[in-house]
Amino acid sequence: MSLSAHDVAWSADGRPILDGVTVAIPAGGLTGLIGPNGSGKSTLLRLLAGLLRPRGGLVLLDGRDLDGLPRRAVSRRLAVVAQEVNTEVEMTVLDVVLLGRIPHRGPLAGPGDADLAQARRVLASCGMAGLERRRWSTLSGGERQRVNIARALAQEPSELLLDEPTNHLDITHQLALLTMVASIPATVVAALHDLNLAAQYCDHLLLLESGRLIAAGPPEHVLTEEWIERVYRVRTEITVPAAGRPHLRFLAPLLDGANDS
Ligand SMILES: Nc1ncnc2c1ncn2[C@@H]1O[C@H](COP(=O)(O)OP(=O)(O)OP(=O)(O)O)[C@@H](O)[C@H]1O
Repeated sequence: MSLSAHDVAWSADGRPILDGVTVAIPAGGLTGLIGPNGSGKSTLLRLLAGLLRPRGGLVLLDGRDLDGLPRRAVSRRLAVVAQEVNTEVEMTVLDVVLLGRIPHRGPLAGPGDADLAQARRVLASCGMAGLERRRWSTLSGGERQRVNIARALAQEPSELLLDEPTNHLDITHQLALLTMVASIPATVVAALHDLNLAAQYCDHLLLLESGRLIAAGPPEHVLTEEWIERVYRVRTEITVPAAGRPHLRFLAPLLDGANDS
């Protein structure tokens, strides 16, 4: 375990957004962060990434307070793909991916051959090899998402934090992306809305409800009909084949409505 949060709290405008959250991210696996809209998934990811400072509690990277570590040292090993993407930049796809090499070479030095080779390798692994000269502003939503993930992979992170990485992707690219991130030699945390994909690909799940962690463990322990009904207000039928992953079939939402933000 290299990344953990201990009793972290965060609030905005005096309103608690996360409260008393303690998580230990298993090293080398894919951890899925699940929960309804507004439950605090992005906020927890941003705290784990050091992009937000906890108002209480601690985030530890290899046992050291993330808040006290130099930002450059953190970005050499921890990469983040946030939900919002700047659509205005006039850069080529290759240049965007090369941004991921800056922590390894310094902001003033230009990219070397090894940086270019690494950028091209990760573009190919994201199925974007043919688009390296395209301008970012001309890409589709799904292409942008894959380039952003390539940029994060170019950082060669040992911890990779992804906020809804399957957003904008068609089913082929969703499956390809999750297969890839589940197989890379890094500790990956991904906020996911699709509970069947979370069940299929994640080793470990964290379930948030209204800013609190209410369940953590392997998919078959977290994805139960009782938890889903309580947290999402939806009835499900969940089957778990022998030695397989849970499969959820959604029935009707409960009458008091879905838990929406
Ligand atoms: N800077 C902020 N100022 C005010 N409220 C905020 C701020 N950041 C987050 N919130 C609120 O905190 C709550 C949790 O937000 P967060 O984005 O972490 O949820 P989420 O689980 O990622 O949601 P979604 O599934 O909709 O992306 C929401 O109600 C959101 O409006």
